[in-house]
Amino acid sequence: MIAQLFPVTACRAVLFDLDGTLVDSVPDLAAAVDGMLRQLQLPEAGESQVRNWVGNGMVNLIQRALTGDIHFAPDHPALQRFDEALPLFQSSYDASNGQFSRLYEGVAVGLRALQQQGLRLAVVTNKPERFTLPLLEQLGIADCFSVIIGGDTLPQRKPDPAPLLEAARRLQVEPAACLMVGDSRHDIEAARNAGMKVVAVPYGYNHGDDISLSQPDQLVSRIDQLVA
Ligand SMILES: O=C(O)COP(=O)(O)O
Ligand SMILES: [Mg+2]
Repeated sequence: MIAQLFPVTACRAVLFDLDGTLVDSVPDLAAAVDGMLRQLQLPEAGESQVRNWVGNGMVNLIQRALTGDIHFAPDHPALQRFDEALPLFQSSYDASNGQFSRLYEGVAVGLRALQQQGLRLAVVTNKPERFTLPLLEQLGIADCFSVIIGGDTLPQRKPDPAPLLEAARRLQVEPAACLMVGDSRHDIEAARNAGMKVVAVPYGYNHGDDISLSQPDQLVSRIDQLVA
């Protein structure tokens, strides 16, 4: 698969999005969002809402939960409770992170096979660092990655290309030899802006939209298909 996208020797690193690509983490995120909303005495959101709100980082997720809207107005009065909500979300997510999250089928095998091919692997997620490493460790894949970039590692987040370029810099691989793999249009936009090829998975959380509309270079239905 990688050989179809690159001349055989040109791909040297693979950058992975986390939520919706490697891990089905929405059950834990929904538990955290609903825990926060309950403590604020607001109605719960539930898993299907939260599924559409994930992918732009923690601050956006909390703002969407407070307003009940993926496209909330920046002056929405519900946002006045953000400072109160943030620590409630964080402690709620500390408790739920990894509880129900599962690797998608083919992820563990696929990551090991890519490593065996000599590729360097990174995670580039919009999830804050504080929640990322414990989740990777609990799922038994932390050691697959030489570099982990979280949503708060840099001032910029995906779809800005900066986190992808920083991963490439830390891996010491030029961006043109990196492949990005993600589930959302923000992953595709970030990869394009970083000058990287991009593969998408159709099973994740693209804000409820079909990811093929964003025209990735390739779609794979399982991570182990990258090595087929
Ligand atoms: O928005 C988040 O918190 C995480 O999303 P990502 O791993 O898909 O970048
Ligand atoms: Mg994602």
